[in-house]
Amino acid sequence: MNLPAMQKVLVADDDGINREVLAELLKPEYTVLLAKNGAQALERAARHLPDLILLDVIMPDMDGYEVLRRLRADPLTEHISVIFISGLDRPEDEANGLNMGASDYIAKPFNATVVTARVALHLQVVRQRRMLERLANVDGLTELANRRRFDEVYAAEWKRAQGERRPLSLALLDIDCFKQYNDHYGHPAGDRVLRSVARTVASFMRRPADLAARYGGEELALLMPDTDAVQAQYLVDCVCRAIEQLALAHGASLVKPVLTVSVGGATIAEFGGESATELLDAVDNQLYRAKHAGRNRVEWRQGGK
Ligand SMILES: Nc1nc2c(ncn2[C@@H]2O[C@H](COP(=O)(O)OP(=O)(O)OP(=O)(O)O)[C@@H](O)[C@H]2O)c(=O)[nH]1
Repeated sequence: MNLPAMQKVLVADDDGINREVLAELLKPEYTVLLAKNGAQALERAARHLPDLILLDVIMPDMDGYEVLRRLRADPLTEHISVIFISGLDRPEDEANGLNMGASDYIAKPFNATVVTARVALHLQVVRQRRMLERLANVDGLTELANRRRFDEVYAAEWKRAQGERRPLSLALLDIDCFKQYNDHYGHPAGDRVLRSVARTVASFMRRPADLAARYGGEELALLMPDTDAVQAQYLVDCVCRAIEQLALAHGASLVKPVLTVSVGGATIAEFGGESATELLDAVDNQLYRAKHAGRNRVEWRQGGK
């Protein structure tokens, strides 16, 4: 079993001694990253996506309040928890920090035990939030993104592709004769092959923006941003071949003695006429065609829209 990765804490303070003290305090339990000014804090936050930032309020050039404001304005870093560590110890300073969206406020000079306890508490909250996010977004059987997550990412990628005038490819993959598989081998065996198929699909979705999702029952969606029709069809052909090569026996298939899949796909290269829902419908039509042409094949809409 893999050990869970250590949580990451970024310490941003212009005072070298403070940075060192905090780093020594946290190093035994967490991966500690350091920043000596606001700009560095923002850059490290975006690059490493820490679980928590201990942020000094008073720093030259860019103070902690401004760093927090910029973190919250960037979708990449907006959810990172921040604890202010500040020499300003008036109640209104503390209230101001919390009102800006900090999780906590610790006045300097800080007490080491209190800092460690508060950091542990906030990181526990972060862990719980991640778990809830996972429950909300991940399909329990296949461990792929669930339908809710797919809908969300599809809408966002559609907007991005449209804005940047980049192609967007989408495919729906459906296991062939899965009803017969369940009838022949039993539902638990059906679950197992569905998981194997999902794992194989996911192993081909390698670019950071690619998404494999469970679209419904035994139907998986493959969302491939910034991927043209030629690249997407090549990738999907590889997926189908890899699934067939798993050589999962399917004695009741009307196609082959091993498990196969059918795929429908389409690429949108020019935006204007077609909506995201229409692209999905087009992909669904292609899947229907693949099934009706005998299954175990990929049908891709020809002539990009
Ligand atoms: N084991 C298992 N079966 C599922 C799951 N979700 C959907 N199914 C089954 O998938 C089958 C889909 O059947 P159909 O839609 O008739 O499709 P099919 O038998 O694959 O036929 P074609 O798609 O035409 O090749 C149904 O029997 C569902 O019960 C699941 O999570 N686990």
